[in-house]
Amino acid sequence: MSAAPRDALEFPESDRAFLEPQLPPRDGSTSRPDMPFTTLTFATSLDSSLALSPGTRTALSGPQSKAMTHYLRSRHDGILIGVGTALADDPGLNCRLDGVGGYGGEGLDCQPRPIVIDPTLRWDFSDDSKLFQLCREGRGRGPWIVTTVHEPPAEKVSLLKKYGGQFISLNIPTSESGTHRIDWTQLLATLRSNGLRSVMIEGGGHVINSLLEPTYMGLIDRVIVTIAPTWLGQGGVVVSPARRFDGEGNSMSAARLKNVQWYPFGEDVVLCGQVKI
Ligand SMILES: NC(=O)c1ccc[n+]([C@@H]2O[C@H](COP(=O)([O-])OP(=O)(O)OC[C@H]3O[C@@H](n4cnc5c(N)ncnc54)[C@H](O)[C@@H]3O)[C@@H](O)[C@H]2O)c1
Ligand SMILES: Nc1nc(=O)c(N)c(NC[C@H](O)[C@H](O)[C@H](O)COP(=O)(O)O)[nH]1
Repeated sequence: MSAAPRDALEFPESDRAFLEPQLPPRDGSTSRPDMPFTTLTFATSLDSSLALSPGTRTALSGPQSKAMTHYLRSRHDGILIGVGTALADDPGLNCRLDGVGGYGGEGLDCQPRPIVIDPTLRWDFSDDSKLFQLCREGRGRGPWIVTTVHEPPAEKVSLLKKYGGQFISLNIPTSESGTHRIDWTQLLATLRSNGLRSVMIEGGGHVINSLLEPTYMGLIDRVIVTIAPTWLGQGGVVVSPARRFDGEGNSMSAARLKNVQWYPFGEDVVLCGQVKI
């Protein structure tokens, strides 16, 4: 048992009950055996911004909803972000909740597996990256990096291996504009076949907007959004999925939630729901 650092987060038992119906079942069961339970979760401003600009990290959650996010991390096997977020944030992608592995708990108990979508290997991680510092301290797991590159540089492969991480190479077709578009069905099935029974997807904007496309939104089991009482203003990283059209070419809303619950948390409100298909 390791000592919990003084800055370990507390999420009181009394706040946990309301979240239970929104979380992956504790027995690891899923509605589709070949897919992980998938939670889309992020913090947003009143003008649907995740951050002031793509390259910056912007604190939106207050202390209570931040602790809630770390509780969510403790209840998922994996936590997924895009490379834009890795570059902007130098993230830890671990769970800093009092009582989990590295924060008072045994080994790496309840520490999620970090997953970074990096089609062309833009993230130049090193031993000094925060995520690897946490691995060295026994406070987090080595990341899985999902890429289209079939032979990643040997030094990156061995750095990942040292911390129990790996590259996962997927065949992602390149579009005419030279960008890669992940097939979320293929990716999530691959994560399931690698042993992950639940995954929380945290962002950033490209990741969320692409997952909310009609082809993929049915893969999302739950949406949990922290809304902070602030407007970030124009030029931010915005959650705004592509518009849908009905059979006659009329505009429809891009996506809507059903079975919605709202929970006030300090100055924030947390919205939970399921995507209406
Ligand atoms: N408020 C929050 O909860 C929150 C959460 C996560 C990130 N952020 C912020 O969001 C910003 C980053 O967002 P972003 O949109 O620039 O980057 P992102 O994290 O969505 O990463 C974008 C990159 O990931 C890859 N990618 C994403 N979706 C893909 C897909 N469907 N197919 C193939 N590749 C894909 C591509 O390489 C793309 O360039 C940062 O400022 C970060 O701090 C905020
Ligand atoms: N819940 C939440 N509230 C926020 O105010 C905020 N800025 C994020 N942002 C999420 C974030 O951008 C990525 O998921 C990280 O990159 C994770 O990094 P950490 O593990 O926290 O170091 N998330």
